[in-house]
Amino acid sequence: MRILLAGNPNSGKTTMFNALTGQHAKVGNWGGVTVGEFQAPVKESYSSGRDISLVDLPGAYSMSPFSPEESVTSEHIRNTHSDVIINIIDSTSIARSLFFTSQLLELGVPVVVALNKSDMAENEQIRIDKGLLSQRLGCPVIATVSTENQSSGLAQVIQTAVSLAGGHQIPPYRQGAVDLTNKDAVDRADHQRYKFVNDVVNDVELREVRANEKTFQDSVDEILTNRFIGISVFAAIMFGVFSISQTYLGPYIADWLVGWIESFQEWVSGQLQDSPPLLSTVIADGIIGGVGAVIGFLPLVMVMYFLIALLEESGYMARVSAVLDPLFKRVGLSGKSVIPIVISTGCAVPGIMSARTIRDDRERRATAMLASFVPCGAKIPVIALFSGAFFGGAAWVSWVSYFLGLFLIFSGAFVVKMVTGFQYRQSFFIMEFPRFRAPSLTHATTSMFERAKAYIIKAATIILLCNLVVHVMQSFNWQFELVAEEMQDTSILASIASPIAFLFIPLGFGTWQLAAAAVTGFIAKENVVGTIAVVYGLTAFIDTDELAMVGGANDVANVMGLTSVSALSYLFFNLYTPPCFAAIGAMNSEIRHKGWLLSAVGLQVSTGYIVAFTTYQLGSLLIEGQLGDGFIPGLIVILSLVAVSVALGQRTRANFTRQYELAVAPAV
Ligand SMILES: Nc1nc2c(ncn2[C@@H]2O[C@H](COP(=O)(O)OP(=O)(O)OP(=O)(O)O)[C@@H](O)[C@H]2O)c(=O)[nH]1
Ligand SMILES: [Mg+2]
Repeated sequence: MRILLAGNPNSGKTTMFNALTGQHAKVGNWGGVTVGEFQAPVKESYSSGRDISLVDLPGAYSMSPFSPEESVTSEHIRNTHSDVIINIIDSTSIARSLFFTSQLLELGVPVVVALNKSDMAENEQIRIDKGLLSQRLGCPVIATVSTENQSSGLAQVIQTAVSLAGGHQIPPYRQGAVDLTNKDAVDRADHQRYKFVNDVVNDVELREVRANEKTFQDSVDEILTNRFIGISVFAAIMFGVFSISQTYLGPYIADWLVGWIESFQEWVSGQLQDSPPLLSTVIADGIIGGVGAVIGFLPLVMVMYFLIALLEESGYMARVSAVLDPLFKRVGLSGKSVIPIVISTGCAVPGIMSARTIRDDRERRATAMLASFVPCGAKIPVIALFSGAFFGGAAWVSWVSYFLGLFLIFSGAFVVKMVTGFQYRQSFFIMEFPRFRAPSLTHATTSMFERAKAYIIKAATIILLCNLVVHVMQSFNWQFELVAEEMQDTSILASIASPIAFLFIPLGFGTWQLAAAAVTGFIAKENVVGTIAVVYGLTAFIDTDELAMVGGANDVANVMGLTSVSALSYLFFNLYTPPCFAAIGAMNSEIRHKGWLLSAVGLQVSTGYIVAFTTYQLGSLLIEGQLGDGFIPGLIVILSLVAVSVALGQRTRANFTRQYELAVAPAV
């Protein structure tokens, strides 16, 4: 049997889906969290042995889709057979929800209404006459609370749904045929439906607090969406997230984890004493060293995941979208781009996916290609390594990386706007403010462990494989003979990476080791740290005593042979070039256009190159009084990039002019 969960955005569909199936699909306190359909079997404890599959859909306000994720819902409901629909309604706002409900009831599929968030309705002294509502809608109505620690009503919903399958319900409201191409007719039909909904709401709902009374939340919102205060609060919150995860709590926990990893590595080396040296170095250095270096940073990443989960649950995301909207509009984006950017702070893949709720193609594509400029969890190890090795673990490195990322999103959006030429188009920004709520610590903890699991799995698969390949390529030459320690430059890795390193001379890091690490970093960013650990034979990076680098920061810095200026340039290059294969895959699905995708990758590579070049050359000039190596060739590369985008922009403008002339021609 197939049961569908459908309802308005943010009504709690995914929360109920997770509770009924035991899945961990993404939940957040704003509309538009779910952007695709998910299916899973209902847990044994709820299904009592029956084979029930449950489908979670993106939220929708109506069967006529407004945004891409809403069309996923209406198309699914229209085109896929389901036995029963569970219509989830937010009990605190039934007036808005019943429009969609009345449409669902017309489909001929049995519906059971779940009055979800009934705990919140109770707190807000909203009373709903369930019996009367059920009578007026002609379908069962059950009060539910889906949040896990206090779930109630869920078993009854499933039982009722099962008992309805194959049955027949009479819709309380029938629209009749409407000519969808006639806007007035559609408006009239919608108006009629609203009238029906309002009548029902007036009969069944009793509110102690009228909707037009100003509440405490409204006053908080007024402050948070004030231009200046709002932006400062956002900056302060992100600063807090970074400081706590990367300067205070994170490294504190990482400290003992790294101790464990080091002891483990020593123990394994001891066990392998009598085995062939190649095998023992591959296992101890290539596998445990490289993977351990990445895992060592896990606590920093976990603390950040936890804090982001709290933010996602609180209801703050919609407010920060509203406050940044006017700013983003200036560069051709809108407040809708904010959520993808904040989510990308955890991981760019879900961040880019959440851009799907942006209706305008150009804006959605621009958001998908730019969101990954903010440093994600996988970039944290790279930031922490460089800030520790070259800048005494200074906190400014991480927040400068973040705010520079935001700045690059702005300038990137500006370039996209210039190249695509939609200068005068503005999109509307509509986003409902969900109620603020105290985020659930259990939820944040589960979410943190889920993401940590994914991080560990990645380290144990992709990262491990890359480290292994790097280790082997570094140990052998093209004749497949082992290369001696001082002959490293003849290895397979060195010969492949050296020509690439040549391109990096104007950026201040033209060695094959760093080039190899940057290239493996395109596959997954954690590889930068893993590969550096392997090629330089370094192990765990965070010291057990001082939270600085193992064997002293200077050692790591010396081994890499970078000045602090070129180290910063290398860090920025890794942060602002394409983040990983997975993110490019996600970009591909949201951009849905070959030319745009190619330009997106081109823009990312160019941005990383330009930022690194500027950092290195300007830094050298300021600190050493002279420009760095390769200034002229680097400048030529950059000027060519600028010339290409200006030319593209001009071509677009010429096209527009031509189109405009064609448009006015008949009148002449
Ligand atoms: N108090 C309370 N909160 C709930 C309940 N159900 C869900 N929530 C919260 O409501 C918010 C939205 O939940 P989701 O499950 O993501 O909502 P959704 O309907 O899937 O939203 P979209 O995917 O955006 O359409 C989250 O913060 C949940 O924790 C409930 O019964 N009571
Ligand atoms: Mg959802």
